[in-house]
Amino acid sequence: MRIALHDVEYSLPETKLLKSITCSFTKGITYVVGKNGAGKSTLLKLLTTAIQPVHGEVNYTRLVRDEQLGTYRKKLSIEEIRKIIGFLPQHFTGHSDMTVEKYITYIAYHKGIPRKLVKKSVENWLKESHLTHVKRRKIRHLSGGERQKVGLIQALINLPRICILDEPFEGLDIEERLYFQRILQRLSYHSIIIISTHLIDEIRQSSEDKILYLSEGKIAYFGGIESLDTVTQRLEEA
Ligand SMILES: Nc1ncnc2c1ncn2[C@@H]1O[C@H](COP(=O)(O)OP(=O)(O)OP(=O)(O)O)[C@@H](O)[C@H]1O
Repeated sequence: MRIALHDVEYSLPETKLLKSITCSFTKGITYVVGKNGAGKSTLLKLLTTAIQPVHGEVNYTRLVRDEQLGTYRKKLSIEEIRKIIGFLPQHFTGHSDMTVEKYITYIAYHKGIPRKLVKKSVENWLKESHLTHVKRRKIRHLSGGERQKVGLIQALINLPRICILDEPFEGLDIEERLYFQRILQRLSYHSIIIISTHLIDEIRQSSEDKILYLSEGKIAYFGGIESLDTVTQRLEEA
């Protein structure tokens, strides 16, 4: 899988929020960092296809092997893309009048988990993320951290090929953060994972991960995490 952006621009009537964005994402974890208002959430929404660029292109392709045509990149349709994306928005609310268990079960069916595996899968996610004791509580009565975990589960439950998470670790304690980070790390061997964060300390020091540093809607840096210190310094000085 590959997501390739070419000269992408996104604007509202008065302001340009994203400017000349050219980059591509393949399997692995990319952290999108930048100051408040840099355009991180806007870029993530664009990658989910929720909003469209006013200029430039976003292409989703996967390698296909064909006996006659050989190996080529097949462009995915918007329906195909939406089926393989797991998304956690910045302010996740879910279906606030549903109980945690009902909501996650509904999501599991919706995302194609085989019927006979749904109950076990839901039980397991709730147990591992310490939500079993609130499974009969309505989502609107959860604490911020509990709601965030429900949001993460709905994004990850079918281990999607593209996973886009906006500030996913907000409100989680260290143990829970590590639990979800381990899942994301395993998933990153097969999937494109894009995580926005303003908490630089949350970023694991792994030579395989990448950083996309956005500044005023433009890419200021896109590369290996080994330059994290330089990026942090630039963030602090800016
Ligand atoms: N619907 C909107 N109407 C007007 N301005 C908007 C709208 N959506 C976003 N913006 C502005 O666009 C800029 C980028 O917003 P965005 O939410 O993408 O930034 P961000 O990097 O995710 O910020 P934060 O870290 O604070 O979440 C901000 O200045 C924001 O105020």
